[in-house]
Amino acid sequence: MLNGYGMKHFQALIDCDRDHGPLMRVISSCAASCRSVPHYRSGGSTAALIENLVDKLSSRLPGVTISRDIAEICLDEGLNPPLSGYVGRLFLYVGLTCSTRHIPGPWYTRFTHLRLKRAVYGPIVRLSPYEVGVSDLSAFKEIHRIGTKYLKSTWYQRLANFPKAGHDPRRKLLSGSFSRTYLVNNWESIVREKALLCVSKIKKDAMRNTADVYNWWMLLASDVSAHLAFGESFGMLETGQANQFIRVLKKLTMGAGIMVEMPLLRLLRFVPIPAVQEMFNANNYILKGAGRAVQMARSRSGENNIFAKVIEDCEKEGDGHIDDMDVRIEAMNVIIAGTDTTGVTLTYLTWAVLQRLELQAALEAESAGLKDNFTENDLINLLLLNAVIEEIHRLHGVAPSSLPRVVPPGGSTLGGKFVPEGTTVSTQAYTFHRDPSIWSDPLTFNPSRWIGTKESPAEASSADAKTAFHPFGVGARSCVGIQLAPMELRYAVAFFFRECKGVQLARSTTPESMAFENFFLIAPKSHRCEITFDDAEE
Ligand code: HEM
Repeated sequence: MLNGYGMKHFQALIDCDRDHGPLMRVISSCAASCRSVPHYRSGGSTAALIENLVDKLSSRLPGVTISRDIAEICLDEGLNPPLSGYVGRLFLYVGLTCSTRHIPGPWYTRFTHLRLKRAVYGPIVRLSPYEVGVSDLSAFKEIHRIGTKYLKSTWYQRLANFPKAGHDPRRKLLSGSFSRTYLVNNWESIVREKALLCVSKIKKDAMRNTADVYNWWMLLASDVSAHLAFGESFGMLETGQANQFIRVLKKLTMGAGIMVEMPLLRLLRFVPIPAVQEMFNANNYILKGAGRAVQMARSRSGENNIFAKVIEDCEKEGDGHIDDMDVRIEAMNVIIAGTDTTGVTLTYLTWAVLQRLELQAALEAESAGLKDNFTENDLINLLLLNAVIEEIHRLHGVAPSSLPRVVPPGGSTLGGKFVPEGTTVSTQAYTFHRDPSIWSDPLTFNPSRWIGTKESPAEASSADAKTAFHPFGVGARSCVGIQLAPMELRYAVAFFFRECKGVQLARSTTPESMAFENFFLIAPKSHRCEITFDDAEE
């Protein structure tokens, strides 16, 4: 039975000053009599049960307003101890006392973060007792603006080793190594060389039979990230296979993705099956392997990695401190954050374009117009190529899920609703990138919305579209790879449409195989995307 603090809240909720004991006895007996109806015991409709309970409670508690939400809360009360009594009490306590209970949302989000069904509750909606979803554009701006007080939630640390709040000096140091100028001067030739090698491998496979671009684009992205992080190539594009380090790192990331959403599955780490152990316990192996990044960064001889500059800047400016463990962790982060993101983006881009013959021909013609030794500076001037990349980020953005932030002390009013301090507020690119008040025909893949003329500016250049579009996150805590990723994408797309003219989707690549799964980052469900030059495949 509920008592104490939780009970007071419950009484306030139903606006009832009756004593705790008699009140709970009424609730328990009504709930028990409803549950005992044979129709319910045989799995009948819960809606009918709730209606029944509303009627019963209303007649036994005259003058007290009993809503369906209240009846649902009461339903479990009085169930037999020990288990349901304990769980019921816990749930009731959380549901009745949570600080977000005044915010609209499905009733069960007062108790749990499980997303059970979709519903429309407006732009500020309760997702769980401690989390609120935000799809209001001005609230989004407020949460993510430069200098924001809304810090990344601890969810990120559970997902990967993304740095904690208050890591600004380190982030500042990393930014130097990932700035466009530094990348163009030091890493462009490596990105170019790897993109060309990757496309030549795709072409070879597609000419022989089929090429799985998902596999090749992922290898390209991990090879680039690993080369930057370690200062030496892992040679995965050469062998066509991810090496042991990357395989384990991926399993580790998958394990983290599962555990962050379903913490109880942490128990799986004790299951004595090697594959499961690898998924949940590989931290040590990975951190040890990442020691190579430290060695290369500190050696100051041979090929540099990205951290050599970070360490140098750190010593030069005396600004922040980066130790060996930081380098290991950042090296892992660069590989984790830089692989699936770029690989999946290229996969969906290939898929989207190859379904549209006219667009494919236009991209082939644009890329063919480049001089042989084209550079990043030539690529940024290609209108169609860049429009296609932006449109893929909009419609098939690889990170469409919640970017959770924590409401600062004092709480704040977002979209007209007060949200208490400490609440997690989540904004999603998925919603903003499909908002019909910003994008015309938002579910259609239409690169031309990014291309304007003097007379008619591009749809994507409107103020709202500029605010809403954020494939790399937004503000001070956005993606570190925001300059590197576009460089990789542009080179890969340009080489692909120059070298693979007339290539087609293979029969195995279908809307079903490309439907996406979403574990923070999306990926095609089939984890494949095959293309071919073979007409017989048609
Ligand atoms: C198409 C490619 C990519 C997309 C769409 C993308 C998107 C994102 C997004 C949405 C975030 C989260 C931002 C937030 O929570 O506000 C993020 C964070 C991050 N990304 Fe990327 N990313 C891409 C490629 C890369 C690459 C190539 C790297 C390699 C350096 C990288 C490194 C990172 C890191 C280190 C973070 C964490 C930043 C922090 O917490 O301060 N990303 N990325």
